[in-house]
Amino acid sequence: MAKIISPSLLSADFLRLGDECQMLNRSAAEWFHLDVMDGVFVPNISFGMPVIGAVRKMTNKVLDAHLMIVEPERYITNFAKLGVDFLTVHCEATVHLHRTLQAIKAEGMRAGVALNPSTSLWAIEEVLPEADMVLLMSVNPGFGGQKFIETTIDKVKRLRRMIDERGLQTLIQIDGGVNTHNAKMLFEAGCDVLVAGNAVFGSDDPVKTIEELLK
Ligand SMILES: O=C(CO)[C@@H](O)[C@H](O)COP(=O)(O)O
Ligand SMILES: [Fe+2]
Repeated sequence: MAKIISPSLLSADFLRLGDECQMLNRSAAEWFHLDVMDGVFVPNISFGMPVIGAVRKMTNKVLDAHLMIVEPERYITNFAKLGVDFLTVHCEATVHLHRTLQAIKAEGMRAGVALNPSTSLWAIEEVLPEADMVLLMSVNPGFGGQKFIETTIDKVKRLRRMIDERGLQTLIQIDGGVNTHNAKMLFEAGCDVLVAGNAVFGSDDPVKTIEELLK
């Protein structure tokens, strides 16, 4: 199992985005998490292609884009051209999920599928072999800095079993309310990738916080 931290740039200081990227480049974080919101799928609007293109110029690390937009299949080619590595779509936002995951991989990216806290794991059972990663939301999507929903821990354990029983290599990512208090327990429950926004960028020493999340 992998053990990766993907800091969410949603909580970064956008006026100092270049410095924030350089700080992450120096850190133990292997991925950059990029939250794209359209104001329709979620009640918030974040950033899109120009910002992701700028971040791509600042790092060689893995760009992990989390699309909180309706009909994400419309923009798969755009994100591929920007150099995104993992493209994650919500199963609630695309009607033909199987086709969408295949289209992401056809563009040379790794395909992720995200589930809202209220969505059952059975929603993705049939497409599990097509997914390189499953993102479990541990808050309702749309905002950083929310409280971790505790029932997600059991969901992680059940997803771990589903993946292992099928002999798959699918990564499990958890997103929302992750901090230095719950990180260890989340890795132990079976997560491969922890997204952390507020815990990293809201701390006095983000580089040290990333190391603590990994401990
Ligand atoms: O996708 C989202 C929110 O919708 C996340 O990636 C948040 O940005 C994580 O922030 P924290 O909960 O860690 O502050
Ligand atoms: Fe996210």
